[in-house]
Amino acid sequence: MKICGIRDARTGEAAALAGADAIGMVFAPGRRRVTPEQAREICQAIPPLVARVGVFVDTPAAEVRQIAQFCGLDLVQLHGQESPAYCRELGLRCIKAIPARDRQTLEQANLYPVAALLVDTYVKGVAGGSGIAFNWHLLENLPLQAPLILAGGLNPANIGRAVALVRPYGVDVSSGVEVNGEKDLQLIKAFIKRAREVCAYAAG
Ligand SMILES: O=C(O)c1ccccc1NCC(=O)[C@H](O)[C@H](O)COP(=O)(O)O
Repeated sequence: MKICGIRDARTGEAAALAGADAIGMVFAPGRRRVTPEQAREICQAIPPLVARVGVFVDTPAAEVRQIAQFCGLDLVQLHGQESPAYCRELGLRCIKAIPARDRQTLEQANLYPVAALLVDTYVKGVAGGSGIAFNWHLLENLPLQAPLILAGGLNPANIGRAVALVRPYGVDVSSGVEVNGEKDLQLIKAFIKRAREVCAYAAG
């Protein structure tokens, strides 16, 4: 599971030690944005087997590469209008965010040559981190060719139902583990615990 929108090294390390598989840092404009220097500090604080993910929206490829190298990112997550060709030519492991707008949008996700597809809520004018869930039934019988990461309005209370229904490869959360706009370690722990419980149940 991925905890996104981490803005300081202490919280990043604590989330990783609580069991997160990946830590996300947002480079796109908004209240969760971090500078490359802040992100580099977070990346250095995270244990070696936890993935460092940079979140970008329609950033020129050269800039993404430069930031990825400077910070030591393992993957980049793209939340804009980036094309399949952009992903192919970037030369970095990509997660493409796909808005859960309609079935056609979701089916076209298979054009992307990526490590994973992150399906997130469609909210007009909002690139990500909305805190709003979508109708998970949209994903029923969807033949995706890359591992599915479910995102959008997940929290400790609904993650069980979400995983039981969608059975994604992974899950991503940001708003659902925040209190007053700040990451809350108790909520992060509760989210990870519940996600692990339901994943073990689904697998076994
Ligand atoms: O979180 C942001 O501020 C953000 C801004 C612009 C693009 C993407 C952004 N977040 C991407 C994420 O990975 C979020 O975790 C994902 O959209 C789910 O967010 P939430 O619904 O708040 O759990």
